[in-house]
Amino acid sequence: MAGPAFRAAAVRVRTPASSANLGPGFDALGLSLGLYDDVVVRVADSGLHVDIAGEGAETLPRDESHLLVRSMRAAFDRLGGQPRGLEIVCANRIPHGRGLGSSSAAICAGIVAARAVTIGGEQKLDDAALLELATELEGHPDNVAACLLGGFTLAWMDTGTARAIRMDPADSIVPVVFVPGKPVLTETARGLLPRTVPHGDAAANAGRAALLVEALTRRPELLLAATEDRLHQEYRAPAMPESVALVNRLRADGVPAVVSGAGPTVLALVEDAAADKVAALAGEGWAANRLTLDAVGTCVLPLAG
Ligand SMILES: Nc1ncnc2c1ncn2[C@@H]1O[C@H](COP(=O)(O)OP(=O)(O)O)[C@@H](O)[C@H]1O
Ligand SMILES: N[C@@H](CCOP(=O)(O)O)C(=O)O
Repeated sequence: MAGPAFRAAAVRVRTPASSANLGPGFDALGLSLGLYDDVVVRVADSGLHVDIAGEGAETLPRDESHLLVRSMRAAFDRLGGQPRGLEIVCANRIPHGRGLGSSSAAICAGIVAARAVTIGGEQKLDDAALLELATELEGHPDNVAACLLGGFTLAWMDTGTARAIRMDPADSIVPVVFVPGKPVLTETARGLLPRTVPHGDAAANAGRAALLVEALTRRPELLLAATEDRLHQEYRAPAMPESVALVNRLRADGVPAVVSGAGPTVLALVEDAAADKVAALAGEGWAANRLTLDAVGTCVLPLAG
């Protein structure tokens, strides 16, 4: 059978950072953030050319092992076949290994770009199939759900298949991130989690995670109570003691703060009027950044210029 036909024109894909867990919603809740990687992909006659600017320019591979390339290949397999060649230009802004979903962004950008350069791609790989593939590649659904859908997402596994719903976070919420200089890989931070947890801790998290849906969408005044976690943050402290200490310090001051994803970034969810003051609280060793909420998720945009 003949493989798919591809568009000759380049496509540009924008993909957001994301913060997963948000305290109690381990592997389930995600928030899409207004910090973006951009990728331009063109199907070529032969070869693979990868150009990288920004984050990872010094360290990432430029061959088939590049995460975005691997994700594109997996998507092309599902779309019916590989193009003869690919030219990829990456402008990376999401820091790597900091708990801001850079790997999910690379995966989502790759699969959305592969679909966009394939004629009839949307019929062959619909949005549900994109989420399923992205989850398979990432290993957990929370970041990829937020990254694909934008907004505030709740993801779950239904007999092995990833599902997600998207909600609008209250627009008064300002995400402030405190990014430390050194990375901790998600794999390392997942390795610190126990196989079982006390029933009381699981019950406490279930209540807080449910409350967080209400707090993030409608009643931000409940965010401090709603972001309390007992399932992952303290277990991860040996790999990121400063992050857990900063979370505890901010929370003791009444600021709803959590470890972002698998860390070591700390995320605070605050009101506009308090954002600059909160951003100044961390001190040396942290790059504090006031971000916006992203409502769109990974999307195909017109080529710049
Ligand atoms: N834009 C990118 N292009 C290629 N690979 C990437 C990109 N972003 C992240 N990665 C890969 O993912 C790794 C980080 O993933 P992970 O440990 O899950 O941290 P994060 O919290 O940033 O997602 C990087 O070391 C790199 O191998
Ligand atoms: N639920 C995952 C989230 C990982 O997010 P990342 O941004 O650190 O990749 C986990 O807590 O392991």
